[in-house]
Amino acid sequence: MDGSKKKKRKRKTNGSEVVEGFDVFKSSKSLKTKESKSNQEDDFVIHIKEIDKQIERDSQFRKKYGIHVSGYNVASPLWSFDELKTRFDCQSHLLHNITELRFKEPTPIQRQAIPILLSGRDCFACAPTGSGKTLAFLIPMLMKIKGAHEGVKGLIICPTRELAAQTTRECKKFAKGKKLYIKLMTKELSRSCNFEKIPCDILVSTPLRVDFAVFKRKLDLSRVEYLVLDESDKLFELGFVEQIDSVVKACSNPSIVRSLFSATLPESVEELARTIMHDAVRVIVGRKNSASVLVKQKLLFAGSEKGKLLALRQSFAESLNPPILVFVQSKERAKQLYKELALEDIKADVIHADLTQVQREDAVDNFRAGKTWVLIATDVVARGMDFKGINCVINYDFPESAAVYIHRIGRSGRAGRPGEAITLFTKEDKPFLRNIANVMKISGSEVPKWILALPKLKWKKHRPLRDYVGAELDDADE
Ligand SMILES: Nc1ncnc2c1ncn2[C@@H]1O[C@H](COP(=O)(O)OP(=O)(O)OP(=O)(O)O)[C@@H](O)[C@H]1O
Repeated sequence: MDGSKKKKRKRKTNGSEVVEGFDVFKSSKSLKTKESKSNQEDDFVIHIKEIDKQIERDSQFRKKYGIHVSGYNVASPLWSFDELKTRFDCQSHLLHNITELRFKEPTPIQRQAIPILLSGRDCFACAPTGSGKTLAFLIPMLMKIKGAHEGVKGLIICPTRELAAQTTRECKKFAKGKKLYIKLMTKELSRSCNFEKIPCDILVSTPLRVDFAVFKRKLDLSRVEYLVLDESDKLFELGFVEQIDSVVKACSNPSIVRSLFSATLPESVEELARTIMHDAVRVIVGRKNSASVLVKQKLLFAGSEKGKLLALRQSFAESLNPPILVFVQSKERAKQLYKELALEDIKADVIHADLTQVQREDAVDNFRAGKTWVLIATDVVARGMDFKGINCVINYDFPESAAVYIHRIGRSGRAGRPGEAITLFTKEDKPFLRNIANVMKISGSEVPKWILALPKLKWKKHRPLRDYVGAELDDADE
């Protein structure tokens, strides 16, 4: 009995308990697995729904600010500068500097380009003149570069020395409170200095100077983590493109983040630029290659060189509302016009490539300080220069291309303020009017119908040989 009971019990124990136990275990596990699987699935569905909602919110938000993106998995735009802290753990000194400068809201290009760059993606960015592109590339750079003084980590290339100097100043303003070495590449620095001995975390330069320093083995760019090509379409033009190519090659860090910024980005440049970008996101604010809508644009027929000078004098006599920027097509013409206006009571100055660096800096500083009312300039200051509160840009000489027109008139109408642009034209400029008229129309300025009816012309560079500034009208020309 005992034995059989034992056996039974044993059987029970060995059989049903084990089996039961196994079953219980198995069934509870499978239940749990099923449960957790379905929980996981639920979580996944919720997660996907959240992502969908976020995508929808992002797209509504982008629409509101005229932001167009292409590329996959694009970072959500910034709703406010505070998100730099909550989403990206931005250091407090940078937020403090942004507040100090009274920047309340990010501009559209800042809303989108900053998170893209912070997520480590390459970026093409095209946004109107005066819309805050500089800060859009400076913030990610200042947030990411630690300042361990291990060589150049951030490199910003600008097409002109004036713009490089301005960008360096801006960069220092926003870096205040962080121990970062920010250097402007001067002629001396590129020729005589060994960067291994000079602390430099962020370097701002023109292409030629940085290329020269690399060529002379005075500058190692292999640690660069952030490369910015500002006014990128200009940098991809003949004359710069070879230097850019060698600088890009010298930035050999595989995890580098490259970005291109400009208000104009022709297809051809984009194609070329794509060869140096990796998995880039493209951001366009507003319409690509368009002028700022804040600038009221006018065309004025002046007949001849004499007529242009008269028109300019007349406009100054009627209402001189400085600061005014007057663009001409060459340094010779800048000198001629300056000679004509220097004796008048309008505090005019001139800037062109024949002046020394110090003279150029003085011209910019005096204009910024309000000591000069009218600055006569070549296209050396047409791009990127941020002269605060320019009321009027006068294209004394017709611009050589639509891009030059957009950049020149973009010196006014910046940071949300209104501006004005007047373009004088003569008979020889007429065939090219249509191209400017299109830009004007798209940005909301009125254009006479007869100009829009002119035949479309393939615009090669329009730089005619012009008579001496103020020359009498040649009767034969009429
Ligand atoms: N978030 C902001 N809020 C207010 N002002 C801003 C903001 N961001 C930049 N600015 C100001 O707007 C002005 C234009 O900025 P910035 O020079 O960066 O324009 P940009 O887009 O680079 O123009 P360009 O195409 O002519 O180079 C500057 O005076 C700058 O200080």
